[in-house]
Amino acid sequence: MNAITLDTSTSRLAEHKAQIQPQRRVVPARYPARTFGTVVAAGTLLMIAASVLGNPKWGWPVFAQWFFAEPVIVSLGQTLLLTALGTLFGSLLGTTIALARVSGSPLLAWLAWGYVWLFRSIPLIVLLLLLNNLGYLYATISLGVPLTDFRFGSWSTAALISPFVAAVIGLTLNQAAFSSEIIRGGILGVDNGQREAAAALGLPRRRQIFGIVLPQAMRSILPAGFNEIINLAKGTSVVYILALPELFYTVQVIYRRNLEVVPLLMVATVWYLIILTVLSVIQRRIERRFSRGVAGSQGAGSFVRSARISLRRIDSSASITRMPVRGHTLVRGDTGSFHRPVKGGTVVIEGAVKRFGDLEVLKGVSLTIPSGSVTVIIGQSGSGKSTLLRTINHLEPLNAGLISIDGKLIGYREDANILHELKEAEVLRRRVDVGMVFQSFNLFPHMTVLENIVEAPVHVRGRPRAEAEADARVLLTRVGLSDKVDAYPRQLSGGQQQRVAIARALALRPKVLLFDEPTSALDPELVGEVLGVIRELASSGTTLIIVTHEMGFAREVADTVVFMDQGRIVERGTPEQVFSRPVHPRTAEFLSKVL
Ligand SMILES: Nc1ncnc2c1ncn2[C@@H]1O[C@H](COP(=O)(O)OP(=O)(O)OP(=O)(O)O)[C@@H](O)[C@H]1O
Repeated sequence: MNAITLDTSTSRLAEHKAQIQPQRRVVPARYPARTFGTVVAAGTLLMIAASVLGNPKWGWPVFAQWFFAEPVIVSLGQTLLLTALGTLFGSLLGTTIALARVSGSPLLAWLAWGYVWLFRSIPLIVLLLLLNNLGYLYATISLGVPLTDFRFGSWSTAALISPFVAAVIGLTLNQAAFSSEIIRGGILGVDNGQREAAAALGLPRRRQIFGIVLPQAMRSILPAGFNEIINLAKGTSVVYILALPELFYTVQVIYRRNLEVVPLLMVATVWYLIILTVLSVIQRRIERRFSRGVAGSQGAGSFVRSARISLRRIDSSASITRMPVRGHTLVRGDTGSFHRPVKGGTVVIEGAVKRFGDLEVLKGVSLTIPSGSVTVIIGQSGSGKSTLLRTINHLEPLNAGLISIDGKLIGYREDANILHELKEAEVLRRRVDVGMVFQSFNLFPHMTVLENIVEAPVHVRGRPRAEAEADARVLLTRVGLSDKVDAYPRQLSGGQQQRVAIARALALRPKVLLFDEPTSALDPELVGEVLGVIRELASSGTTLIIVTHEMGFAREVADTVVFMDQGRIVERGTPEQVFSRPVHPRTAEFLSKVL
């Protein structure tokens, strides 16, 4: 009993000691130079404010009298209207010119280049004066068929091109020349893999440009583009030479009458400051909108929230089972869709020849790949494996030979032994039978995982979004990523991104699925999870063609192993034959190096 009493009193003593011990204090680090700088800056600001407000020559009462005066407000409206119209028409024309420049048509690219060269060279003031004097050059403007007398109509130039119209046209032409280069820079900045992935999914050209490329390009277009708009807002003052009552012109008229130069210049300055502040706020908002999927953006925050919600939904679902697959977990819902059978396609390659300039990369490759089989292509770097894969879905057109899927050509229509090259839209439509998974994933970074997967079913197959989303969730479950529905690609590991890319390719239910070194961009510990998914797919009925350097995986999963060397297939057979009893000396030499 005594011992217990002693123990209790000892612990009380320790508690008491802890209570009377002084609390630790944190002293923030001191930065004397920073403090000094802040004091100097504050002092300078105070001095400027005192001098501006205290010096009667600034004429603040006159400023206050004119700031909201009717002529000033009306001319401000004119400035805003010119800025808005110049921005709108200039951006539309600039986008058209930028797209023409990258269109691949030499004539369009040349015309676009000429436009930019001309209108960037002509000073705006000269352009405005020329447009204002167009009536001197052409008394009337007619619209008709060239080299004939047929006319739709004829109008007096002076009546048609008022100073306001001349100002809008001049500002538009000038703005388009500069903004087209900014837009072109943004488009060129988007990784080529994005265009390839969109094309491989069969997305229509319009959707490729406006859904995939331009939204990504906007991130680099916006800061420079807003600089141009701000320059335009200030640059509208140059239209004073057309005697247009915009803000600066009106202020000049007033101070010439009342001689209060400084206060009226301040009226214009403060209004310009307000316009630019509003534009800056708009810029921030638009930039935030286009920063979806970028690390640290608002999109990221909303991802974390929604990912948590998705996780909770999954954890509370009793119908989900987890299946271990070498190094990761595949999650299967009770839809039973894990092995949903798909009708595979038979791929026939006949004498495929592909050249890049003088380099012949494929030298008459012939190969038949049966429906539902798994073919693994191996070979040395540069032997033409990826090129062969890319010719199957016509990402690379052949120079000679043919490739068909279930007897159907992707890039051509055969008519009495004549091959007619198909238009791009038709090629894109036919390409949906062939899914492709790229080495560097090529997920669309501005879209969530779910949006990436439903993109092609909605825009290529025309399926209702809700239906496509329901299927996408099943596919994500199938690749073990049902908790990443609302994540952006940047928020996933490489292995997870590649699994999403596989789900995206599967969403079109392709007959043939091409894998171009699907694991070579992954850390070794992430390779297993992607191979696990492909292994599961091997029994799904889809024809799989895989280019890989993973020899162990090739041996395990392939029905047929194809060995390529210098643009030719030199050996093919079962994994057992090729890996254990290679016939060709090049195969034996290659395997002795890699195994
Ligand atoms: N667009 C292209 N323009 C010019 N040459 C190209 C192009 N694409 C590929 N090549 C060339 O074709 C050859 C075969 O390239 P390919 O990518 O098909 O080889 P690979 O066997 O897949 O190599 P790796 O295993 O290193 O990916 C290489 O010499 C490559 O430089």
